[in-house]
Amino acid sequence: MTSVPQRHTYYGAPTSSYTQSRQSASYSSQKRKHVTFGPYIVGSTLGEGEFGKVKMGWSKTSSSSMDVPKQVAIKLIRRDTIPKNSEKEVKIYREINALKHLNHPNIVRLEEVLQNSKYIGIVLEYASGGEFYKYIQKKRRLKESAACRLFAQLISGVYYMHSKGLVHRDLKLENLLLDKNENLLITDFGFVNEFLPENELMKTSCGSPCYAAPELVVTARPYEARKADIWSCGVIMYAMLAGYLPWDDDPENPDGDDIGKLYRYITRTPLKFPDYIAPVPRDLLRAILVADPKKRITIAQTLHHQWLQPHLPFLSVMPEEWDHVSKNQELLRQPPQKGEAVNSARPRSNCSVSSTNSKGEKRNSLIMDSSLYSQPVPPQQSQSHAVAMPSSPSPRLRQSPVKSNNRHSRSNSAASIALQAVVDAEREYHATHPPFTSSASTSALQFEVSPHSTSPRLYTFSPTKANQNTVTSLRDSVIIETSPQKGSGAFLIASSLKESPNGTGLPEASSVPTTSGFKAPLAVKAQVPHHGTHNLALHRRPRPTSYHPASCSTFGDTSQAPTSQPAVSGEATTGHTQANIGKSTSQGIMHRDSFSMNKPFVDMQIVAGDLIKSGGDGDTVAKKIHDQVEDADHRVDLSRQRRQSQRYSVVYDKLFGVAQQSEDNAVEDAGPGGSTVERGASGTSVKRDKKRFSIMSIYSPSRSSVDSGSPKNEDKHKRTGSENNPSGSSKRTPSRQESLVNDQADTSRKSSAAKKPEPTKQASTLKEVKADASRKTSNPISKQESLGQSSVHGDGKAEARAEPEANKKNPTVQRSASLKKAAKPTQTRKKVNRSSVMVSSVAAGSTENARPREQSTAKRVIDFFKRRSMRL
Ligand SMILES: Nc1ncnc2c1ncn2[C@@H]1O[C@H](COP(=O)(O)OP(=O)(O)OP(=O)(O)O)[C@@H](O)[C@H]1O
Repeated sequence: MTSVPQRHTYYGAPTSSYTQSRQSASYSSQKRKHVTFGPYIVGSTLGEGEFGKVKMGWSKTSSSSMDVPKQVAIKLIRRDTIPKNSEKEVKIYREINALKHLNHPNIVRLEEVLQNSKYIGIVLEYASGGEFYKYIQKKRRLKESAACRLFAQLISGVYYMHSKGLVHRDLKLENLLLDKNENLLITDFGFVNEFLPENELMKTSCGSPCYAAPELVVTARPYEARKADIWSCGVIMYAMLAGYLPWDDDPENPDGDDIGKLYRYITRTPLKFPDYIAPVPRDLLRAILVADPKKRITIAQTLHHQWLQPHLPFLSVMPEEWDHVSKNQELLRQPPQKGEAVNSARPRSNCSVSSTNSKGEKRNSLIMDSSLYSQPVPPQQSQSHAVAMPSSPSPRLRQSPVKSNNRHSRSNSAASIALQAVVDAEREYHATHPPFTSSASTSALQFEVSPHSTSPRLYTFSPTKANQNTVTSLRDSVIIETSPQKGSGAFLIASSLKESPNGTGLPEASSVPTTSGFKAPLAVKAQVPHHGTHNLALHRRPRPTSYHPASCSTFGDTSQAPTSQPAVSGEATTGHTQANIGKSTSQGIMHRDSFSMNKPFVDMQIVAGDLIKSGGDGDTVAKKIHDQVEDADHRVDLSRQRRQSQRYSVVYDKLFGVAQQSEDNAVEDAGPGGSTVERGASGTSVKRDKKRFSIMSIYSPSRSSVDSGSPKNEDKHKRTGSENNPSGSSKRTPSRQESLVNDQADTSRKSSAAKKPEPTKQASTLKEVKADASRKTSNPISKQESLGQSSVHGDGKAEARAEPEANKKNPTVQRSASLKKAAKPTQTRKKVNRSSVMVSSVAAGSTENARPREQSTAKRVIDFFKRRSMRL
């Protein structure tokens, strides 16, 4: 008797049974199977795009029990929604092909591409900070320092992309995400394209109208794609600072949905700024948002604009260095070598994941690589991009012993990458120079910041002799500080390096050479007028703008390039240094591996996983993907099922016999070819056909005969092929369920053969039955019992018992013989009647709920036989 769980009372704690039930409930919920896709557990939906849903994912495996599983975003694309050679397909492959070649901290990282029979999964780095668009909406607008930092990241990513010969062509707020440290990530590379330095003009207008450069919309002429990307960056920068999009105040087009009007307005109306945007960023915006692409600032010039000076060292990291760093990051991600102890006691920086500095102050910092600090970072006013050296680097450095989760979750964070660039530069140096034998423990690097250098690199890492001894004694920590120093008017590239004890002359942190030659940045905060009362209601917020301009352009004159100049072109260059930064990019693209953007040339790992078919909202389990079940798994399943089926063997045997009979009728009706299996015994009733098909698909052994090439199945094929399909024309591959049931039937046959009763007794009984039957056939009254009579004939076992020796060894042959008899015209109708009963009871339900019905039907069959034999 089950105990009734006691209620939760006012005084008492939950009773034990209650607790137990709660526990078991939670246990069962824990045990609930995860939805998986390849090596990932699939979680909730992060967002939805043109191609489908983007789901959260966790890696199933982690290197140790302490490890937090890696989080990813999986863009799931249903394969059946991508027609071959369609625009959609091209877009997907472009995105994958481009991402494969991009390794930048501000470009979403492609982890891998997986596929199964239904989905392509683009596994991306997870941007936990969410959509940038929403971030701005929430804050209404960004503070200038934050906007500057994020814009520097955007420009750095775009610059890198351009250096690879790629243009994004759809840069907009909606295609920017944030990581958990509020670093920008450029995503959605569906419109990406490659350009060649000698012919970089493009014809296809892409992007979103509010962000698309005027030349894309108002002319049909080829455009310079990189300049179009810069325009979009300008719109984004404006939106960050203003909290709304530029040229969003046309009274005739308040919602901006008339693209023609919008662009007429853009090209004819000078750019306006709200009061709270300071002169320096205004200057940059005026330089970028120039309608004439020829007069528009280049990305290289943008990098050098005065507004971005605080982030110059970060912006100076060359594209090759990002690639180099990324390679090393891969190595760093590898687990430690066997025998290497994990340095769990490694000191962690207080400047790590959190966005507060050592004093606990909130800062607009970029990321820190937590595992790589050994000393607290000296408090600075504003750290934009700080990196640190490992305290005790070892030869293991490339295969870091630090567990990945101890590091910053974004392992290719800008900071760590910058760090890695430093480390790599040093390594290269060591590789090409003989080791220095000095025992000096000194700073590793001396930064030679050369703002006026003609080299595209603004600073170089040149290890001094003193630091060439051993890697392990090199450094305690190095911080590249790019913040403007109060009052100094100079940028400090600070280092917390200690002065060499042997007097190598390397300075202490505070005295590391500053970028004295740089223009002093403006004390932006001081200059920004406070406009707390600015009426934001006057402006609408940035709105999502995701439509293709080419398809909706209504601009009147499409033959002319815009010539209007909202910004004073003379002003456009004011304030930005004409340095060589980015020179290499503006002059030509970097060498890169050649790859096709359009070709579906993607290494997709084929994966299994019970990823849910997302019908409706996609968050509910609909059904598993059956066809990805491996053969081996299949067989394991079958044998398990077979064992389970033992107890139903008799029932199955009987059922099988009946079903087989039904099929046999159909085959005979269809003629010798036996291919028109859709026709029922009567050959007419569609309804009946359906039912019959249903039962046959569940029970028919002939269909399983074309199953896998296992010896057993081959054998089955030979046997059943001779029985039911002499022409052997059955081509339909059976479903797993069919095979499963066939196997069950096979097992039941074996077991029934084993349980075969004594033939002599049975044979005599049969003789009696036959005699009785013939008597009844001749008697009109016996019509009532015709069903029973034909049952006896239809029951292969009964027949088999009459021919014990011949058919003993092969129950199928025995069934076949009886079925041949059953197919005699005089008996057909009766058999049809009987099988109709069977079919209607079984096939009325779906295949899923067929099992309980099978049992009840079987029971009925048994009961029927029992009653019948009792009567006899
Ligand atoms: N790496 C990621 N991390 C977290 N969320 C993401 C990530 N990538 C995409 N998302 C979420 O999924 C949404 C849709 O993604 P995305 O825009 O890349 O899809 P899409 O199919 O390319 O759509 P579209 O081309 O229409 O913009 C995003 O708006 C974002 O909210």
